Amino acid sequence: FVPSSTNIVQRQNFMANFNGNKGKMNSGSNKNVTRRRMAGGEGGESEWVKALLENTAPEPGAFEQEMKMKGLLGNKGGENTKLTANQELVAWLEKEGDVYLSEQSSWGEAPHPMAISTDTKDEITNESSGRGLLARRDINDGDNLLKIPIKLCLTKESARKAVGKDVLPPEINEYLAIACQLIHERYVLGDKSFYKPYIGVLPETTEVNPTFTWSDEDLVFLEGSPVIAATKSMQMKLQREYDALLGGEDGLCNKYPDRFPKDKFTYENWIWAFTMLFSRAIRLRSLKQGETLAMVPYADLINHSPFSQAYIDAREAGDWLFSTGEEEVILYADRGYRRMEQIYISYGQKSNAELLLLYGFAVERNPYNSVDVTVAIAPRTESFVKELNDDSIPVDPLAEEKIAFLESVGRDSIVDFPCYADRYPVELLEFLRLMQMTPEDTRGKALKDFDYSRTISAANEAAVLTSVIDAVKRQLDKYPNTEEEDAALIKDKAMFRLLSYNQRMAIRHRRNEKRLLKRTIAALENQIRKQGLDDPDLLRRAEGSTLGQLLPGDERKYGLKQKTALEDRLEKMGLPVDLR
Ligand SMILES: C[S@@+](CC[C@H](N)C(=O)[O-])C[C@H]1O[C@@H](n2cnc3c(N)ncnc32)[C@H](O)[C@@H]1O
Repeated sequence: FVPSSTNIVQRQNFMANFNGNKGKMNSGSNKNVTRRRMAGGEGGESEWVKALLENTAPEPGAFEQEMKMKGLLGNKGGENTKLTANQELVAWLEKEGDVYLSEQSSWGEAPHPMAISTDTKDEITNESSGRGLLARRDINDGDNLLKIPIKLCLTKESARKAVGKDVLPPEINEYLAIACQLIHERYVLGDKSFYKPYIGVLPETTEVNPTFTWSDEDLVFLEGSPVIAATKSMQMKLQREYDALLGGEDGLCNKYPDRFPKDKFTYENWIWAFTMLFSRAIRLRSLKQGETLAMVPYADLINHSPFSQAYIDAREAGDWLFSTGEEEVILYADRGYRRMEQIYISYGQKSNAELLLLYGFAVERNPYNSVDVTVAIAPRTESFVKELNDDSIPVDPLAEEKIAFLESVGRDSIVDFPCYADRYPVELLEFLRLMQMTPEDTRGKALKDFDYSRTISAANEAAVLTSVIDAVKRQLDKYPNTEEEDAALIKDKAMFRLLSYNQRMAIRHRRNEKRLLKRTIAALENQIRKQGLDDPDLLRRAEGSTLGQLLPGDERKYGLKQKTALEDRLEKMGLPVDLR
């Protein structure tokens, strides 16, 4: 789930323009706003008819009937309980939060534009994506889709109130606090919980299936993928957090057995709570008191599309005249939607590895997909080469200077970088240009005096690109089977369906990773050709050079990897402790 406040700012600009800036409608930064206003119509006759149709609900229940016929309400057993749960959630939001969710218009209220589907499907893979929200009628770009008051959300504040401010101190990590509240509401209070209608629509762990909940037998299907290392460290981290806060000797279960009964605050329930948090919690960035992590009922029924421009954030409720001072979570449509279409938001620019690890699904066409690749280059100092005991490996006369330079800029000689289908990070190139420097390149100048964001020399660039190719090939070699073998498995639909959901996800995922890596190799080879770096002399230097290769001993010396790029990104989410 994601965050940013541009959408809200656009909306505010829109109001400012509408109210007092009419002469400047086309000015620069407000192009978007102008487009919206045009789409909203100028009140002509056809606009009236459209508005009337939009605001006049068809027979109550007609939409649900149509969804049912299309199978969007689910036709398997057990769906009735899901439908009842949906209705209970809607009734609760209306009663406790004054949220207007009616399909009919009322004074000052347009009919609510969305409906809950209990059984949405991924259009490409046909896998279930659980509940989702559909457009009840045609929706215009910029329409307000929902407003949920903060008081109905689970936050650190609500958690401290519910479980006890004495046991959850003000500085407690938000994830840990909300996890405690989720367990408290679902397993301790149960039917008596104020949040019961919300808890009632939350899925089970096995309906979400993030990789940190997978068995080792299922994880084997991901062999070779960097997602395994991230999964393992997440598993360790969750266990450590559980022991430290709840289950260990000094944990809350021992200290406060009445409030933290051991049979409710189990590790299994902890994993469920974190499955909910990782897959549904939103970071609200525009609250008065700053950022807050929140579980937002109803808004968290919206599925992810990497192409959606919509995201959720908060603002003060009401308008300038009737501001109540309370805050609410809001969402505007990022584009027009046709009736019955599923509404999506973006959970952020996430790779499939991140999505699988935290949300239990991956997207077949994901422009943000990347695979973490490791480039390790041990500077070949005299002592290091001696240790390798291999006469064919030369000492690098610049090795000591490279080490000193890396240290001075706070870098390691091992880099884990996300490799995208069409790009790789500038830092990687800069790092490799430095590591591939030879006395021929420096001609006596100090290493720190070069600008590594630019090509150093044709030979250096050839060596750099060749070492990226080497690193990507090494990553490809880690998978036990080829992309073609995976493609054949997926193509045999009958056999593929016999595998479990996790296994199908794993095979699709590793196949997509391999495809991406192969494309990268092809693109790099193409780049080498296009830049004229395929000159045999240059390539001889690149290929003859052992500088860019992970040599025997490097794995041993540098084998204990630092944080992977994925772990790095996870940390930025504000997770409680170091991953290792
Ligand atoms: C915020 S919830 C969205 C509502 C959810 N479908 C439900 O039933 O409650 C996030 C979860 O929805 C599912 N999901 C969201 N977007 C998806 C997509 N594009 N494909 C498959 N599953 C998706 C995943 O299980 C994910 O962990």
